[in-house]
Parts: sequence; structure tokens; C-alpha cells
Amino acid sequence: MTVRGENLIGTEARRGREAAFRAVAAATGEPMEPDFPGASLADLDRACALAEAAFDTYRETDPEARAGFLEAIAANILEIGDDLVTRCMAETGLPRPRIEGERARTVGQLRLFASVVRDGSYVAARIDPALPDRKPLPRPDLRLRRIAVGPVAVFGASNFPLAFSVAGGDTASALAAGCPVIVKAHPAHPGTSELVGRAVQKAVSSCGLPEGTFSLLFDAGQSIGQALVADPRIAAVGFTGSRRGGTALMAIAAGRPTPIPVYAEMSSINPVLLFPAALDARGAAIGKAFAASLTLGAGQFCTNPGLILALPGPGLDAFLDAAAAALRESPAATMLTPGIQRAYREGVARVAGHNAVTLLAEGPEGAATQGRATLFATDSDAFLADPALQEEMFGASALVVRCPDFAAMRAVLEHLEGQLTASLHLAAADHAAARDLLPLLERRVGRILVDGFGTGVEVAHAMVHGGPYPATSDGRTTSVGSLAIDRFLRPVSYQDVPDALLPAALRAANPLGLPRRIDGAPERA
Ligand SMILES: NC(=O)C1=CN([C@@H]2O[C@H](COP(=O)(O)OP(=O)(O)OC[C@H]3O[C@@H](n4cnc5c(N)ncnc54)[C@H](OP(=O)(O)O)[C@@H]3O)[C@@H](O)[C@H]2O)C=CC1
Ligand SMILES: O=C(O)CCC(=O)C(=O)O
Repeated sequence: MTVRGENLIGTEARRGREAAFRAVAAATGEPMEPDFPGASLADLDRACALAEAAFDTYRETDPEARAGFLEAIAANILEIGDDLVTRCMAETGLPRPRIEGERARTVGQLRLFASVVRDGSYVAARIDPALPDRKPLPRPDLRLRRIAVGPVAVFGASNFPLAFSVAGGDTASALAAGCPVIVKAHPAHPGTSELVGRAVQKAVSSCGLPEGTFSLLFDAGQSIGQALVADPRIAAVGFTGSRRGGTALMAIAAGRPTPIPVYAEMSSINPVLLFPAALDARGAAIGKAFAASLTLGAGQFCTNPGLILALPGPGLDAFLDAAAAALRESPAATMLTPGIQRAYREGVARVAGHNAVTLLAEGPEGAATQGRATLFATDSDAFLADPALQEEMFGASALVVRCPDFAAMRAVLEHLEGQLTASLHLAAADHAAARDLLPLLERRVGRILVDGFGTGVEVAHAMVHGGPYPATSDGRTTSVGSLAIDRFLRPVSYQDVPDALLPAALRAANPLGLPRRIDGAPERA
């Protein structure tokens, strides 16, 4: 399939009229064909008008039609075949197995949301029948369902060109909820974005859905993204990227005459707690596994294990020796964009220059487009004294904080900003110490995991990929897993509305066969 450098607006594909940009081949830094002229404000207006016009029809599509649409997108993505994989590899510098794995995750995610739509629990339909004889007052007939919030703006992420991008988790969950989606493509992988966008556009047509169900816009700068968030027809925003970008969009959304939620997944350093008995039993093995997680995807994961907390001892020494040895041999890896590479290099230099930090290991120097792994160490007093030491270094770099005792480890955790994940490495003898820290960890993070690392989020019903600010803008939600649909739904209650006027979800005959609660208990079939 050919990449043409076109915005996809409803059923149309048209080249923009604003300043153009090109993808940059991540490995060489060379510009790639074709150019992508940016969308104009008129293009944005058209996409928003179509989305608004599509909304009432799309949100009332029956479950089977909407599920079929999500499955059609998945099938169309697979149908692009190797053209998608090779374009994506060139634009991102990520290797084939990673891109193929990410494609499988993306397709699986779309299918998961198709099953969520078919299941229907997400509608949360509930009925409290009228009690006309209740004393002292009769109760009205009350029925509740959740409806889609409206058109959603999605910002594709640089580091997951498929699973967190044009047809990634934000788009899949918004479409599943019944929201039309307008994607602002990430400029790091425009060709990949166009190919996937065409797969969605084709599914909209083949499923007979309103054309405004999906649009994709390109922009060489930030004005289209900002105008999209500010547009009164947009009801919510999904974003994965930097704290600076996420908070800028939050400010725009909050400053609108009608403020809207921005679900931004931003920075996280994902503390890893190494407990003494686990370190004594298998310090070297944990060190090796840590190095593998740290260097995955050149460290360009928001779940990257960037902070290690441990008590000094021979177990920690074994961990550090093994981790350092593995990192010294870990080849430098191509980073996603020159900007991300520069930010990583500067972040590493800043930490390296800190007077309370020592360099434990670094990987071999790489090409100008690459990032090398680094491991630093400091102690808990120094970490507590300088908030800059908890800034995310987006790449394969981590800081080990030596804590003299569990009280110091607790103080470091208390001092941490909100995080996506915390990993605990434990043996049975560590359980009491771990139990003491769990309530604090629950306050700080969205996911607590044992004997593993947070990279490679499972797309599942019980997954939380979120966390308190600044890991995300709203720690009550997740951007991965079936619960992600909740972000794009809103409850509506119907009081004494005649059956003929009720939405199908709430009619007495339950024509959609939805799971419902009657007076708080599951409805009997
Ligand atoms: N923790 C995480 O999950 C991630 C963190 N990052 C961090 O972000 C840095 C930059 O990476 P990147 O992925 O490009 O993230 P950015 O936040 O810079 O960009 C993400 C998207 O948002 C847009 N955007 C950013 N700021 C604004 C703004 N003020 N107004 C309108 N649109 C905006 C970008 O457009 P444009 O490119 O035109 O600015 C891009 O489309 C990395 O070095 C890393 O530190 C990145 C990815 C994931
Ligand atoms: O680790 C993962 O699978 C997902 C990571 C992620 O969400 C991100 O890096 O933005």
C-alpha cells in the first residue's frame, strides 16, 4: 500500500495546504518520502463537523455492528501486510519482532473491545422499577445507561506507533464506547499513521457507518493539535507523551468555555523495590532481568524501570554486578527521533553531572541516532534532597538509590510523584516488609507487580495502565485494558420515560439482551 501524505477526513483523502514535514528514517536521520503537508484549520473544521454529525448515529449502532467494525479495522490492519511493518521499522528504528508483536497487540486490543461491546456490561444498564404504593412517597421508575461522551481527539504516541497510535488503545476504547475519533498523528511516524488510518477509513465505509466516525490529521507544528482540543465539538482527549505536552493540552482543555477531560499518560520512573531475602537468593538473576527490561525498545517505554530502591548488602552487590555487566554489553540502540535522542542524552548528562551521583555502568557508545544504556547510583538522602533526581530520563537509564533501612525506603516512596507501576522482588522472608509498604504503594502507583518489571503491558480486563499525577492526568482510569472504555462514557438516567421512548438498552423487553441490574440485582433471563 502506498503512502501518499494525505489527511483522511471522513471518506476523503486529501493533501493538506499548510507547511509540510517528512518522516525521518530513525537509523540514518535521512528524510523519507513522501512529504506530509499539514492540515489546515478548514480541514480540522470539516473533520469536527463530520464527527459531530456522525455522533448520534454512531453511538446508537447496535452492539454487533460496532463490534464488527472494530474487527474489520483489525482485519484491515493485518491485510496491509509487510508494507506496514517495513514502513514502521524505518520510521521508528524499532526492530521487526517488536513491530510485529505490537501489531498483534493492536489487533488483539481491537478484538478485545469488540468482545466488550458484545458483552454489553459497559453500558451499566440498571432499572429501579416504580413503586407507586411506597409510603410516604411513591418511587418513580428510574433507568440508567451509559452513553458515549462525544467526539474524542486522540494524539498518537511516538514510542508505540501501533498500539498507542492511530488505531491504538485510546482509539479502540473510544470507538467501542460509541465516540467518533479524530486522530492527530505523531510526526515521528506519519507513513505508519496514514497506512493504519486508511485501514480504519476502509472499515468505516465497508461497515456502512457515518463518514465522520473517523478522521486523521497531520501537522508540522502544534496548532492543529491545540485547535482540536479547543474545538467545542470535541468532548474528551486521549494522549500519551511528555509531561510538557500533556499538561499543555490539559491547560487548553481546562480553559475552554466548556472544559473537557484530557486522559494524558505522561512521565513515570516506575520504582523497583529489591527486598533483602530476594536479593540474597537471586540478586544476579534479578540484575540480568532488570537490564533486559531497561534496554527494551531502547528504554523508550513509560513503564521503563528507572528507579531501583534497595538496602546495601552482598545481595545488592550481586544485583549491581550482574546488571552492570549486562548493560556494558548491551549495544546502543536507535532512538525514535532526533529530539528524543537529544533529550535522553541531555537527561543522562544532567544526572551524570550531579555531585551525589556515581556512574555504575554504561553501554558501548553508538551512532549519532542511538542511545546507550546507563546505570547510576546515589543514596536516599541525596535523592530526597533533590527533586530533579526523579525526573524521567526517557531511554535506557536508571538510578539506584541505596536506602540504609526500610524507613529510608519508605521516605523515598513517600517523596515520589505518582507512578504507573511499582515492582517488588520478594522471597517469602520479605513478605512482612512488603506488606508494610503496600498501602503506600497503592497510593502512589496504578499497578503493583511482584518478581517482574512493568514493561510490556498485558491488554486484559484486570489491567490498570494509569496512576496518580503526573503518571497520568487522571489516576481514576486506565489507558490499557477493557476498563479504558469508562473514560469515554457518561451516565444518563431516565425517569418515568414511557417504554416506547426509552433507548433499546432500557426497554422492558431488553431487545439488545444486555446484562442489567433490576433494583440492584442481576436481571433474570
Ligand atoms: N512517559 C511516556 O509515556 C512518554 C514520554 N515521552 C517523553 O516525551 C518526549 C518527547 O516525545 P514525544 O513522544 O514527541 O512527546 P510529546 O509530548 O512532545 O508529543 C506528543 C504529541 O503531542 C503533541 N504536542 C506536544 N506538545 C504539544 C503542545 N504544547 N500543543 C499541541 N500539541 C502538542 C506533539 O506534536 P509535536 O510533535 O508537533 O510537538 C505530538 O503529536 C520524550 O523525550 C520523552 O521524554 C514520550 C513518549 C512517551
Ligand atoms: O509497556 C508497555 O507495554 C506500554 C508502555 C507505554 O504505555 C508507553 O511506553 O507509553
